[in-house]
Amino acid sequence: METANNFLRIKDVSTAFKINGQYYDAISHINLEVHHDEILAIVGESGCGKSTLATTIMGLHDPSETHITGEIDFEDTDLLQLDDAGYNRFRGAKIGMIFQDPLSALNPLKRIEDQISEVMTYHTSLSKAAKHDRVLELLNQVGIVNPQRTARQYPHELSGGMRQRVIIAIAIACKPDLIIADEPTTALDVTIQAQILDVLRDIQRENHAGIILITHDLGVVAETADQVAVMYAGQIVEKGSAKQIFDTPEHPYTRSLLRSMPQLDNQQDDLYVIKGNVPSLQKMPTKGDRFAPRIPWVPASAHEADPQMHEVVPGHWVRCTCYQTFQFPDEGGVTV
Ligand SMILES: Nc1ncnc2c1ncn2[C@@H]1O[C@H](COP(=O)(O)OP(=O)(O)OP(=O)(O)O)[C@@H](O)[C@H]1O
Repeated sequence: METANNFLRIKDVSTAFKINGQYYDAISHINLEVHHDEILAIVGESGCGKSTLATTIMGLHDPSETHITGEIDFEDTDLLQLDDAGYNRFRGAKIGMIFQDPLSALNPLKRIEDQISEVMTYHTSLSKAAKHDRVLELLNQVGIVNPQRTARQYPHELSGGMRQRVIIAIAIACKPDLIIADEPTTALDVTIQAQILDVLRDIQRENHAGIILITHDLGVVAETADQVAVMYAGQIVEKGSAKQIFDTPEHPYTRSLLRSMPQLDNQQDDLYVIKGNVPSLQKMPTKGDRFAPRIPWVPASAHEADPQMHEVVPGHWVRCTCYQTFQFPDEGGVTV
């Protein structure tokens, strides 16, 4: 639904990679909106296309190896029409990106201050002194205890959690409207993870940014997201508010993901395991529900031939009508 503050609209976007001379879709017909003051989580197993979606929005694909269709409207510009120079005006300024591995995203040979200043030198006309002040302000904002000291240090002198805070400082240096965070806490231990998620939340509130948070971890989603899109095999299979997705999940894939999530009151060996794998791009089913092979007890007649998104209640969308009858085997779902 279109509202006044949806500043990012992804319309019917597909990205195909060239493999052995042929193009295969890694993401297919994605429709999503992101609003100011909102964290949209994109969740799904490894290989579902989450990172491809992020790098498509960021314009990070080589056009000779990739075929992208659709529209990505960001504040009145279709990002997919931009050339490299055009994209460079957005990346780092209006769109910030936080990657999973902070060490490879930082230059080992440069002090932290220089790395944070660099993005401001490129996108702003701030004086050296103003940039220095802003670096300290940013380090403070991301929860670095001694900004003066950290500003002078090199990446290898910092812990993983501090490096990730520095990456976030770089991403927000120019107060971007949109932040894309791809598995920002995966490499960190649980306590630090929670701190980094708090930092992201604070930033979203202070800067009124919209955040796309990509993760395979439903625990992270539950703690942070306002809206959730569940991806499977390159498609969105369910989207809605975090409350809708956690309280009334509908698509068999979402329900399987939630069942496989460790709970405090759940013994580890009770955990549900989703059998099978996400299909590779070359083996992607072209007809029927892509998740069907992993729920073989559901009769083929329960699936739509060409599964569409259905709005079950306002704002809550589910792909394929199979959700209407789906049950796990221990709930009475019958093997066929
Ligand atoms: N440059 C590429 N060329 C060919 N195939 C690719 C390329 N990048 C990704 N893929 C394939 O596209 C599919 C989606 O990958 P993607 O990395 O977007 O998934 P993901 O959900 O982000 O998984 P992960 O969490 O492991 O990164 C996978 O099958 C992957 O092998």
